[in-house]
Amino acid sequence: MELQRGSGLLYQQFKALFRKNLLLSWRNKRATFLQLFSSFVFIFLLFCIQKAMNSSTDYTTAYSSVRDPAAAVSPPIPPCEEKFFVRTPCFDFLWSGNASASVGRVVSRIMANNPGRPIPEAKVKSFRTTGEVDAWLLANPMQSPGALHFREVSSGVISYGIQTNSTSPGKRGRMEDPTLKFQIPLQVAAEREIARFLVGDPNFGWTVQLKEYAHPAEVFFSALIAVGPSFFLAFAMFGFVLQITALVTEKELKLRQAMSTMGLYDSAYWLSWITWEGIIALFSALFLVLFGMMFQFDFFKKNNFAVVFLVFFLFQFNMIGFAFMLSTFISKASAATTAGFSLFIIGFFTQIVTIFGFPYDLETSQTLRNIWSLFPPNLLALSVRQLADATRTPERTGISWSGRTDCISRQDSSTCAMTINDVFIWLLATFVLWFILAIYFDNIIPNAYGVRKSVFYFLNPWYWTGKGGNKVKEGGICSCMSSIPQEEQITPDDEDVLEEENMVKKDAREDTMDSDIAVQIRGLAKTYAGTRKIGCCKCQKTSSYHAVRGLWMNIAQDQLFCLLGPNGAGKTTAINCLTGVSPVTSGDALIYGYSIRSSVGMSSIHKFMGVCPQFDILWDALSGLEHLHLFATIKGLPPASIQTVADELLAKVKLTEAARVRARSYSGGMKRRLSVAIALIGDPKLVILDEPTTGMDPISRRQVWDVIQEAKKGRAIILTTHSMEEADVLGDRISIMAKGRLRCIGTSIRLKSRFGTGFVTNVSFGEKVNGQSPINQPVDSPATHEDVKQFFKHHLDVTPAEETKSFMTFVIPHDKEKLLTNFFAELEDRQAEFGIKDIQLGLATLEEVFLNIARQAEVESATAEGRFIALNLTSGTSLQIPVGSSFVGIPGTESTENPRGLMVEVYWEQDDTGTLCVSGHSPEMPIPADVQPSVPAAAPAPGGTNFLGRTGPVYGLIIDPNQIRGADTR
Ligand SMILES: Nc1ncnc2c1ncn2[C@@H]1O[C@H](COP(=O)(O)OP(=O)(O)OP(=O)(O)O)[C@@H](O)[C@H]1O
Repeated sequence: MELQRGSGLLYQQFKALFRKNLLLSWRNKRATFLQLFSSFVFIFLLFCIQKAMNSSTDYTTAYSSVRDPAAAVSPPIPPCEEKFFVRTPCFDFLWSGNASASVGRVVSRIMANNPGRPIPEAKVKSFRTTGEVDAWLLANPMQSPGALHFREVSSGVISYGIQTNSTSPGKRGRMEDPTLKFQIPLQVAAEREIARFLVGDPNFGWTVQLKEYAHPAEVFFSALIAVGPSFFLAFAMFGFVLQITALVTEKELKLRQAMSTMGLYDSAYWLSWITWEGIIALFSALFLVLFGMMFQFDFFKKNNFAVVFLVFFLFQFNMIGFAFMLSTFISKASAATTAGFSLFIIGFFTQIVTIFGFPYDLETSQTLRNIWSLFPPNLLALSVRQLADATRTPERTGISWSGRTDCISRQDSSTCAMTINDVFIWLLATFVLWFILAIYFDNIIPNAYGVRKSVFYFLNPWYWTGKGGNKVKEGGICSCMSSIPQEEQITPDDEDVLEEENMVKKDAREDTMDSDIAVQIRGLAKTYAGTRKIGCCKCQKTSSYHAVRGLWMNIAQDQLFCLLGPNGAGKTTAINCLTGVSPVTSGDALIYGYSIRSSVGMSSIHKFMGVCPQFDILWDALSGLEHLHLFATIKGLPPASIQTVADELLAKVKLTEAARVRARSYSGGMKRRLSVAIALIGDPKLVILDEPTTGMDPISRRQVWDVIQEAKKGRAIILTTHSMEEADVLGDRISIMAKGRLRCIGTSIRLKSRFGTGFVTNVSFGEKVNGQSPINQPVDSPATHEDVKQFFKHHLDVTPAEETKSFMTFVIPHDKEKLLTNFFAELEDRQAEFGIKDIQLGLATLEEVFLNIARQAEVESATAEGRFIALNLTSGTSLQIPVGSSFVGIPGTESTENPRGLMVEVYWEQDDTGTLCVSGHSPEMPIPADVQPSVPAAAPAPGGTNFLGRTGPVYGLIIDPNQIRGADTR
C-alpha cells in the first residue's frame, strides 16, 4: 500500500488530530461547556456586584447627574438620635454662655422655632463656658452632634461659634455628612434667632436656602474595573488548565511519542492544537461579549464590538500560547491545576498593580513596561481598565474602532503609555513568542523517555534539512551528565551466540547483508549516563548504567524472533533503540538496510514498522475504531482505504463488536489486542511486540497468538514476553538476554537441549483391578511405587523431582542420554508389573532454560561485583560468603580428624527481582583432603580488627565446586 508523504500527509495528519481534539472535547462535555459558557456566571456576578454598589449610593446625588438642583429651605436641627453611632440619652445640641439672660432667650427661641419640630428642654444642655462644654464632651463622647458657643459682647452684639464633630462616619453603606446634617442647621438657627433678638422682631424674615452644584454623574464604583480583570482571568483559567492538562496527558501517557513513532509531523501536532484551541477561544470570547451586552453593561454596549471582542479573544489566544509553553515544563497532568492556580494568584496581584496605573504611565521606564507586558493578565487588566474608563460616565461614548489607537485615560492623556491597539499588537506578538518558546522547550526538555535535543539544535543545518543523523541527548538541561564509561568487549561464552556475533561482524566488515535478513543488530549498546543534578540544597548523583552491553544478531524475514529475559535484562531498552525512541550509545542496527542512527533512516523505518509498546498507549475517551482511524491517518494510509483496514484489523483481533466502545471501558486484554491491531496498521514489514499478551486471559491470549501467527507471513516480528509457553508456541528463534547481554540464541529445541537440565519423564499410575494392570495385562507380582523409584535409581541414578499418589516426575541429566533407549524399553516391558498407566518423555521446558540462564547471569554479575551475603549456619555461626558460591568452608573447624575443617553446601534461590538469596544449606561435612580452600579477597587477615577496633565479620572459605565433584569424598 502506497503511503502518503510530504504536505499531503501533513494535511491528512492535521485533519485527523483536529478531529481527535474535537472528539476529546465533545466527550469531555462538562469541561468544554465551562470553557465556553462559564463567562455567563462571571458576567452575572459582575452585574450583581455593580447593582449592589449602585444601591448603596441611592441616598446621595453625588454620583448621579444633577442638572437643576432643588433648594433645601432652612434645614431644621435634627434629633440627636438621627446621628450615626449615637449614645443615648443624647442632646440635640449643647450651648455655652448661660450666664447671659439674652443668650438664654436666643437659645429658647432656637428650640421653639426649630422648623417642624420644637426642641424639648431635656434635649438641650447648657454650660457657662466653652471649657465646660469641652470637659463634658470629653467625658460623654458621641452624646451630642454639636455645640453653640454664645458671647454677649455688648447690648447690641451677640457673637457665636459652632463646634461639631467633623468625622464623616459610614453606616450600612451610607455616609453621614456632619456639615450638612448638623453644622449648617445649627448655624442657620443661631443666626436667625440672634438677628431676630437684636432687631427686636420675633417674626423677622430669615430664610436660608441651600442648593448643591449641578454636576455630571460620576461612577462611584465600577465592578468591571475593580474585579473585572480577575474575573476574566479566572474565566480564561478554565481553558488554560484544560489545555495544559491535554498536552501534558499526551506527553505523560506517551501518546505523543507513539504518534511520533507512527511518523507524526510535529508541525501537524502543534497546528491541530492551535486551530482547535483558537476556535474555542473565539467562541468563548464571543459569548462573553454577548453576555456582557445582555446584562446591559455600557462597557460592552458602548465600546466598539470588534474592539471588545478582540481584547478577550486575543487574550485567550495568548493564554493558549502561554499554556503551550508552560506545558513543556510540566511532566504530570495532575500538576496542571496547580500551575493554573499559581498563575491566577500571581495574575490577581499584578492586575491590582496594573489597575492602579503602574507601569503604564510615562514616568515609568519603557523597559519595565515591556517586561510587565510579557505577562498576559497585565495586558488584560490594562485593556479592561481603558475600556471601562471610556464608558465610565453617561457622557463618555466608548472606544470606536478608529479610536483604538487613541489614548483614553481617566486623568491626563499625557500619562497614557499604551493604547488599546498597542495591547492588540502586544497580545499577538507575545503569542508568537510563547509559541516559538513552546516548540523550542519541547525540543530541549527531555520527553517521557528522557530524550531531548541539544540547546542549540536549531543552529545545526541537519535540523532544517532533516539529514545528517539522529542527534539527540539524554538527561535534563540542568543536570550535567557524567561521561559514559566504555563498556569492555566480552567474548560470549555460548558458542551459538559467538557464532551469531561473528556472522554479523563479518557482514559489518564487508558491508553486506543477506537479502532475507530484516534486522541486523550490530553491537548495539545502551548506557544510561549517570547524572549530577545540582539542587538548591544538595547535589544528587546517579551512576551510569549499562542496560544493553553489545547485541549482535540477525532477525530474518518471515520469522518471529522471540526476545526473552528476566526483568531489567534490557529487552525494552533494546526495543526502544530499534524504534528510535531512545538513542543508542554505540553500535547500530540496520532495519531493511536503513540505519537507526540516521534520522532519515529512522523516518523511513517508521513507515514500515509497527510497534505494540509494553504499556497500552490509548486515549480513554476514544473508541477502538477511532484509534485505528487516527493512527492509520498519521501513518499515511490513503483515506479511502482507512475504513477497510480498520474493520479488517478489528475483526482480526476480535474487537468488531467493541469497535465503537471507548477504550476506557475495555478490559486489559481488549486494550492489548487493540494495541496489537495498531501495530499491524499499514501492513508493516517489521512488527515489534513488547509483551503483547500481558494481562490477558488464556482465551484472549490464544486469539492474539493466532493473530501473531498469521501476521508472520511476509514480515519479521520481534516479540518480547515473559510467557515461556508463548515463546515456545510462536518463536521461530528464541534468544535470552540477561544483564544486558545475549546469553543464548536458537530454536526452542536447541535451547532446551543445550541449557535444560536434561529430559523430563512423567510416569503416571493407575489402579490394579483383579490382578490386571491398568493396561489390561496380567500381573504376576504386585510391585510398589518404591520399586519404580529403585528402578530409576538403579539404572539412571535419579530420584523423583515430584511425586504424588498417581504420578512421579524424574529429571534425567543429558549425560544419561545414551542409556535411555534400553532403559525405556525395559520400563515398557515392566509397565504392567509396575502398575504404570502412562510414560511420557520430553525435553526440559523453556522455563527451566530461562531460570538456569537467569541464575547463571546473576551469579556472574555478583562475582564480577564481588558481592557478599550473610550465611547463618544452623550451628549459630554467621559467615560472609560470596553470592552464588556452592561450597563454603567454615574457618576454625580444623581438627586432627578433619585437618581441612568442615564445609557446607549452600542452596540458592532468586527473589522477585531476580536477586540471589540463600534458601538453606546442607549439614556440615568434612572438606575432602585433596581440596584446598582459600580466603576471599575481601576478608581481613585472620584475627584482624576493623577500624573501630572490633573484630570484623567472619568470612567463609572459598571452595572450588569442581574440586569437590572430582574429589574423593569417602
Ligand atoms: N532512563 C533510564 N535511566 C537509567 N536506567 C534505566 C532507564 N531505563 C531503564 N533503565 C534500566 O535499564 C535496565 C533495563 O531496563 P529494561 O526496561 O530495558 O528491562 P526489560 O528487560 O525490558 O525489563 P522488563 O521485563 O521488566 O520490562 C533496568 O535495570 C532499568 O532500571
